[in-house]
Amino acid sequence: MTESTPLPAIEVKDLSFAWKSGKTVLDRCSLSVPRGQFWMLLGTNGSGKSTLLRLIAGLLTPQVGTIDIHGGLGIVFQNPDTQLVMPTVGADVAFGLVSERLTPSQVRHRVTEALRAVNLVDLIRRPTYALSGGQKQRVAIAGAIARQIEVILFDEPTALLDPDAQLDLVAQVQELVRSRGLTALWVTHRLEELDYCDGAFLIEQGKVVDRGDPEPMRQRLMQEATLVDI
Ligand SMILES: Nc1ncnc2c1ncn2[C@@H]1O[C@H](COP(=O)(O)OP(=O)(O)OP(=O)(O)O)[C@@H](O)[C@H]1O
Repeated sequence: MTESTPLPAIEVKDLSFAWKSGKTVLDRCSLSVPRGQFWMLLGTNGSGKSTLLRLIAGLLTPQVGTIDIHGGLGIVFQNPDTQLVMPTVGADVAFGLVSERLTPSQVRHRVTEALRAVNLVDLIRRPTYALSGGQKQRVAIAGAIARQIEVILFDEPTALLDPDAQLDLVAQVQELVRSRGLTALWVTHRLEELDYCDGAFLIEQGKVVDRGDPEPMRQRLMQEATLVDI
């Protein structure tokens, strides 16, 4: 970290978490994602990446440690079918705005602007069942943008996408982070996605064991036989 590193948007300090069964998943785990940057979280199967994301999102409560988030927070999950709730694209993006006291024209403006940001404005009336997996993920991202969320967590959002849609989605998120000053933390197994991020964390046995520039991390992981399954 240099002196010019922006303040953190996500700051996790000494987080420990065990399931009721007693299985410890995180053991004094710490990480910090600078504002306006795109960071990825890597680790072998079962290393605790999804659990960490759910703790950051407030869906689970840690036994020990602190989590500070600067700004509103949204999460995009692996399976887009579990998070689109309305029959059409426009209605789904608008659904997240119901708790805000907006006029119909403000809602229309927010929805259109958010869909434009993910290049889906032409599909505003399309039934959500008639979207590809990548388009569904972009609708979920548009929902967060419409709510003017600043921090987005992504839990393996490309796991169910084909390779073209996978790279389109990660490139889109890179562009949104740059153009809108969002902060993103993205869990992945796919090393080729590291090309698009500003930095990466490697989690092993419940701790962040490496962090920094993505390219050296990718080189190292590709050489380490034990981490081939990442
Ligand atoms: N609801 C749950 N109850 C009990 N144990 C769980 C639960 N969810 C996950 N676990 C366990 O917690 C550990 C960490 O799981 P987690 O899903 O966070 O790992 P991950 O790094 O995201 O794995 P993957 O890459 O396979 O998605 C695993 O051993 C898993 O079996």
